[in-house]
Amino acid sequence: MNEWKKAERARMADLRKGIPAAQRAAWSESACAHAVRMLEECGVDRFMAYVSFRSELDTAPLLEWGFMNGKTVIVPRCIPEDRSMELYAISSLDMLVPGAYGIMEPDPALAARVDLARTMPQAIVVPGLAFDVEGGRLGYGGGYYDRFRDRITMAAASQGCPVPPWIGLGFDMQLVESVPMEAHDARMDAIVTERGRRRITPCAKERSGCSWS
Ligand SMILES: Nc1nc2c(c(=O)[nH]1)N(C=O)[C@@H](CNc1ccc(C(=O)N[C@@H](CCC(=O)O)C(=O)O)cc1)CN2
Ligand SMILES: Nc1ncnc2c1ncn2[C@@H]1O[C@H](COP(=O)(O)OP(=O)(O)OP(=O)(O)O)[C@@H](O)[C@H]1O
Repeated sequence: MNEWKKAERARMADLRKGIPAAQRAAWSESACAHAVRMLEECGVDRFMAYVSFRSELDTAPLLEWGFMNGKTVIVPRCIPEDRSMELYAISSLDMLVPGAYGIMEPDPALAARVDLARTMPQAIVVPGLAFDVEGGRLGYGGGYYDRFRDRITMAAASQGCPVPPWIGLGFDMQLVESVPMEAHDARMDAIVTERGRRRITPCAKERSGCSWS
């Protein structure tokens, strides 16, 4: 499994790297527009999203929509020591500074720390190297989002609120037939690409009580 994951990570990273810059920008705009529509339909006023690095889909249009529309935009900061993520609310991309792995992250001096016990995001937009139609996801192998999934599940349970839907956001070419999943791997409730919403699990609908189709 680990060898397969390693090879698949390298293959998918290469594929993504091959997307020309203009194409990447256009696809990123379209995918973010689909994500925005989804968040709007769900009446979301606070959401968590990733800040793109390397050749990832550029989430800036999604974050900017949040800033412009008075949403609470929550982004993570990686703590490599224990592979956890701290959350901060930002109101501008200027509040980001380079962090672990070269990923832009909130500057703790500028951004407000988010405590899940008080501010539960209503949706979580997740990065990935590959996704499959069952909501399977292949990440970079740090287990950051898998650990975060455990944390948010516990925080939600202790508040008696539903776990927010997990939305994988990536390019259509990142969709693969199947990502073998291990017990700890977090599954997506929806996958959004430049071609639209690719998959929504029925349970996400029930949990969030919103009208995704
Ligand atoms: N934008 C964004 N943020 C994210 C993620 C992501 O995929 N995208 N991650 C989602 O998971 C986590 C970061 N995970 C990462 C894990 C490893 C490496 C990395 O550079 N790995 C080396 C190989 C390390 C090794 O095997 O020794 C490499 O790829 O060269 C980068 C990010 C959390 N934040
Ligand atoms: N909930 C968890 N608690 C502790 N360790 C975990 C957890 N989830 C995953 N791990 C560990 O993290 C490592 C990476 O897991 P995996 O290969 O699934 O990462 P990934 O999903 O690709 O990474 P990421 O979430 O950062 O994108 C594995 O060694 C795994 O055992």
